[in-house]
Amino acid sequence: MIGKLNHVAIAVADLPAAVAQYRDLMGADVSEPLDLPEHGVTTVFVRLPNTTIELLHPLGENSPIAKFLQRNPGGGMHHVCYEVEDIHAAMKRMQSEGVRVLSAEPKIGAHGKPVIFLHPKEMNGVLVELEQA
Ligand SMILES: CC[C@@H](C(=O)O)C(=O)SCCNC(=O)CCNC(=O)[C@H](O)C(C)(C)COP(=O)(O)OP(=O)(O)OC[C@H]1O[C@@H](n2cnc3c(N)ncnc32)[C@H](O)[C@@H]1OP(=O)(O)O
Ligand SMILES: [Co+2]
Repeated sequence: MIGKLNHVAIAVADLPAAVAQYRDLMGADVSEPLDLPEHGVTTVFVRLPNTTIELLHPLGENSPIAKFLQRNPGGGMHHVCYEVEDIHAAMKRMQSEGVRVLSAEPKIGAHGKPVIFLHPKEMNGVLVELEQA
């Protein structure tokens, strides 16, 4: 059911420092920061030849990555995102197999496409995002 790896997300405590590291030290093509208030994050895309790295920093008071950074003050790998053809079909299938979907409906993600998140407890300890291709 899943297709390409769309992105790997890394939560960072210091976004400008992480941007400088990927752009200047690693030589990557790095986007401008994008505020996504509906997701509670500011994100920067690091464009690699075969996928994207999403640098995430908390935005606002109820950011879903705030607790993660409290537990991991130095940052860490936050989630992986796979592409699916039909987000509603994927959502139903996951729920029917007892995997918790973390929103009642898909939300529009950073790439303008519908996304859902699957609870890490049912996904081998990894938070998984599914994005409609
Ligand atoms: C940029 C936009 C968009 C895109 O299009 O790409 C994004 O990627 S937005 C990214 C941010 N959004 C989200 O993460 C939404 C989904 N996340 C959530 O709903 C919550 O963060 C969560 C995963 C349900 C965790 O909620 P929280 O309130 O933080 O619960 P706990 O802290 O109590 O954690 C419970 C349990 O889960 C473990 N955990 C939490 N986060 C992760 C993680 N990222 N990876 C692996 N495990 C995680 C946490 O350690 C707790 O475990 P126990 O202590 O063993 O119970
Ligand atoms: Co993401």
